Amino acid sequence: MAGNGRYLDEKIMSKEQNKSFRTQQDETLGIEKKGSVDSYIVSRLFAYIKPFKTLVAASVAITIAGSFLGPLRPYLTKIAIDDHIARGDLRGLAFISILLAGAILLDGIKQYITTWLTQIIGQKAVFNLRMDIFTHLQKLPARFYDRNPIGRLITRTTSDVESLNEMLSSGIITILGDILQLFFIVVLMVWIDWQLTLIVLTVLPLMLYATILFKNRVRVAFQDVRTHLARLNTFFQEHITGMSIVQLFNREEREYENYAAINRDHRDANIRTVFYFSIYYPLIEVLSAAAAGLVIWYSGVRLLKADLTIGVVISFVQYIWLFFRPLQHLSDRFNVIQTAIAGSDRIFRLLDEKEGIENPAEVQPVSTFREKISFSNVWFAYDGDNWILKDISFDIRHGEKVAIVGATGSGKTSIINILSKLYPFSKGSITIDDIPIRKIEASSLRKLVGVVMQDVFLFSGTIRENLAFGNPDVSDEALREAARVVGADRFIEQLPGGYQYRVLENGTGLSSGQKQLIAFVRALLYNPEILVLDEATSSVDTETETLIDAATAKLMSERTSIIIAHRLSTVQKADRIIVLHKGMIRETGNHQELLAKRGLYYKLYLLQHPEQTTRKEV
Ligand SMILES: Nc1ncnc2c1ncn2[C@@H]1O[C@H](COP(=O)(O)OP(=O)(O)OP(=O)(O)O)[C@@H](O)[C@H]1O
Repeated sequence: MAGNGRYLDEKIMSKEQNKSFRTQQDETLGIEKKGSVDSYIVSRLFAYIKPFKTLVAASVAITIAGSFLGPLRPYLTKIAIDDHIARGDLRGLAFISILLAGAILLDGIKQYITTWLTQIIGQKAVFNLRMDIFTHLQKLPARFYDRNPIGRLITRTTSDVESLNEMLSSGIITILGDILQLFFIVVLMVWIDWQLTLIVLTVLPLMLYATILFKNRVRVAFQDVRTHLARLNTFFQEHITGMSIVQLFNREEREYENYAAINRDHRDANIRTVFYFSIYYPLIEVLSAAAAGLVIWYSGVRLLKADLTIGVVISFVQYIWLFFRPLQHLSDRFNVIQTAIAGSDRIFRLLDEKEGIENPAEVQPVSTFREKISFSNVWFAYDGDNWILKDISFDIRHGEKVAIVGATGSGKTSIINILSKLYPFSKGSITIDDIPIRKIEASSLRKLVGVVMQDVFLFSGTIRENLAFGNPDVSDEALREAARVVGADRFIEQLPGGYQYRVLENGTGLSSGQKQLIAFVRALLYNPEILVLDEATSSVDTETETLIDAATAKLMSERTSIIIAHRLSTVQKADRIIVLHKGMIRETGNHQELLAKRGLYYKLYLLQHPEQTTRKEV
């Protein structure tokens, strides 16, 4: 228990910590004035509610118009008792009862309409927000994905967005209703008996103090819950994806422990929120009961003096419960709002992440490739000045087939990454027909330069959908013809359902050779002028190897091609081979020329084909 208490103390933000937390938020958001973060976020959120202003206006109007209905009930009860029951006026009683039933009915209708409207507003606004997040994510550069684990991004689009939905649907408008209801309750209580009202209000300062304390602590606890949830999601996602590695390396127990630690933090953070709620709610109940006790005691004294009617006492007891319920709701709703504001802060930070690497005003579309691709003195680093490519210069002429070879980590894939503008390079220039790629619109560049990645990624869906990924409008005939040209038709037709065979997530259920063939068909249908192919290193059986060889040749034919080559047959077919070593070009030439040089290429070749040492031609 003591340990738990210490833990709680550590986690509860002191005023100072709270200040520094908000300053951090300000800095991240580029806001200078402390404390203006919430209003900044609220104003941005407002943009998402604006399109539904008619619905919001209707909901606010109904909330305002109906807010007196609840408070009216105890007052009508008082009139029924004092003016009609006490005087034996049955007709008057019937009339008041009808009024009371009407008030209850209207209140129910009001609640139904406002709940419906606010839920619609919440869902519609959150739909748009999710779309904005997804659109933005599609524009973010590869560097962003290097830094942000998938689990964290999933948390943004699920729980953070959900917290916003909760605020929009049950937060702001309901708070307005609660405040108005409190106002009417106090007015009616004063109207009936101001002395009893004062007694009810005596517990208010204590209640407000408890609420503020509770609100601050729960806010911090909820932030903890979200942080741990993001970690939990990240861990889970990674381990599901890499489960076979976990199993192959017998890491089950170790990963169990790691998961248990993250899971424990998440559980403890949740328990802390529950802990505060479990103190707060009974406390409010006790205070409400104390107020009721005081009212009953004081009314008793006055009843004895015949200074008060029984109707007043009964209505006040009802008012006490009516009065404290919205107060309790208010603190709940402030929590919802605070959680949502913390969530929105993270969402807006994500939306503020700088998009791709180009400035639309500075780029132009390019649709053809006529002459040459040129790299001159290109330097590139993924971070800082940890140079991965150093002073790279080469030209590739139209129609040429160039192979890039080099040891693992020598920078081959990085060349593709900068050519297709996935990453910006630091120094030098890359041009296509003398136009710097910085000035070429990324989308048109990527239409011109089609990349087949080493690891083929397939989406869950049919084979057809995966083949037509870059060309969704392709006809069935063209699709089948492309599959035939690549030689993928035979295995596809043998799958249950053929082209309609449903690929599981990331192509599970297909062999790596089959996935490569699918990627080739995809590339053929995309039909880029410049083909960039990062050859897969995974070995396949001889039959598939022959198929892939033929398919590669088909893909490259009549097309400018840059191939990161791992297979001898590809290298031999290339017009020119660029040999990379530690980010620098060491040799260029064709297969025979490079072998004759007996330099780095020769060594690499021998490493891959040791049997050739004895051959004469080598
Ligand atoms: N996203 C990244 N962030 C930081 N460093 C990276 C990133 N991708 C690659 N690197 C580093 O850049 C270097 C070159 O990597 P690159 O993928 O270009 O090599 P490669 O020659 O294609 O290797 P392989 O043949 O193994 O695919 C490596 O040292 C690698 O660690």
